[in-house]
Amino acid sequence: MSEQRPQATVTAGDRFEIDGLRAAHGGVVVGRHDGRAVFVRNALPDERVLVEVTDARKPSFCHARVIEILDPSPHRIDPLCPAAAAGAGCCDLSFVDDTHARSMKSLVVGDLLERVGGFETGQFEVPVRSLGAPSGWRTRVRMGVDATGTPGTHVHASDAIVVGVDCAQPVDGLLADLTAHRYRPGSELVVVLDADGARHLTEITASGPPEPTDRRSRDRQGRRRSNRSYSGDRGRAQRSRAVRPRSVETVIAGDAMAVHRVGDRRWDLPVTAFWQAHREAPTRYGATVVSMAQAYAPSARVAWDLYGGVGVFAGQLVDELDGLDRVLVVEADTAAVTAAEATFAGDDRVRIVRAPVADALDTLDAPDIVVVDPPRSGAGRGVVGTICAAEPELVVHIGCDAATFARDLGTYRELGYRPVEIEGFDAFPMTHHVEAIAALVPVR
Ligand SMILES: C[S@@+](CC[C@H](N)C(=O)[O-])C[C@H]1O[C@@H](n2cnc3c(N)ncnc32)[C@H](O)[C@@H]1O
Repeated sequence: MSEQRPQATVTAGDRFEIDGLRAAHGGVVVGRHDGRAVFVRNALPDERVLVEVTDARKPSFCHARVIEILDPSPHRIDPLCPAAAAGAGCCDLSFVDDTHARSMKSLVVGDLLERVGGFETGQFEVPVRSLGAPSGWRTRVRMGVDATGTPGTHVHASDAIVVGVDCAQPVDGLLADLTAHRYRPGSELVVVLDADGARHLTEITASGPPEPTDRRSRDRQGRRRSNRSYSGDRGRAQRSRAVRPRSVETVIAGDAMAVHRVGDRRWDLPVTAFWQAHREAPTRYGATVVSMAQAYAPSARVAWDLYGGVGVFAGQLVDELDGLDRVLVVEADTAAVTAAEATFAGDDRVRIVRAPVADALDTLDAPDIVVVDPPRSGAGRGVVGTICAAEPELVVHIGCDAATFARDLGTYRELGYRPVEIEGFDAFPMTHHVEAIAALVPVR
């Protein structure tokens, strides 16, 4: 696409045909019209579509929606997700066959490594590997509740909620009979199927309602109110809803605590606390972290597990890496730290540090390996700089947002670390989201 200056004024409501599209970050395709970039949802790169402009406030680009698919892609399928087909924002790629969706994600990660990370064109092919079937993979779901008390799925970038049709992501049975109950309008539900097959349902309200006689109202430590952070949760909408200053968590079904397992290890964690959404993710990511450690730092004695949650990677590293004396897990969330301390009690190879990562690094023993798994906002220049200054043999950087992952990798590159391996995982099938894991070593 040529980078022409915009020629004509475009206003919301204008319609035009467009093709020559390419996959871009955030579940959109981008093309050009009259020298202006046009971002379109629900279209594919090899399609010709009629679009209508929805937002033309910026002079150099606009957003548009599909009115008609004029030349459909052979990769377009009937949407796998009924909620997305009804307008929900959950599964923004459920109309694409999953093999092609993975190719698109792979291209987007490669493109961001060039555009944002500053790497050379085509320097990295990032394979995006399947973790299983495109539907029925999510063991943990967060839903909205509409004004009538009915649970459903949020419309993209909106408070509107689609009810009466289920999203296709959850594992079988997770959402069964959910609508038999009426919830507080405007509340959010967190539903978890735990490792022992128990289902837990917690309702989160923004302020303290009177306690109903048939419900237990408490937070994860049994206190009545909570003021928790959802910084580790996936998704902008989740995070924006999570900034509410106070909330009350009410257990509707099951328990306030869920059991999670990886291998022989068990964690008891509040239902509302962070755990990877895809049922295969903790095991597969952990195996990748371990294999990168074995390949690039086999003699490591000390590892850091930053943004470590409950220490899933720490556990796999001490189990699998011969000669590793200790792993220092740094995590800010109290619930995760409490669960990690209980799980690793008596195991002096794993030490849990409750602190923001930026505050903790100067206090830790020098690392041979640093595992970094930040929330969507990424680690940022300050944290990456401190990691590089500690001169580990290996950094394993994990990202659930392709743009901040590319930005952070670009910072490592500037500071003397180069990626030697990058793996992608299709940990959020039917959506544009992708998990990427990079092994980085010092440039000698
Ligand atoms: C993507 S999750 C990864 C958790 C863990 N590695 C796992 O796979 O289960 C990010 C974690 O970072 C934590 N976190 C977010 N910001 C943090 C910060 N500034 N310092 C320490 N931990 C933070 C969150 O509580 C969350 O547990």
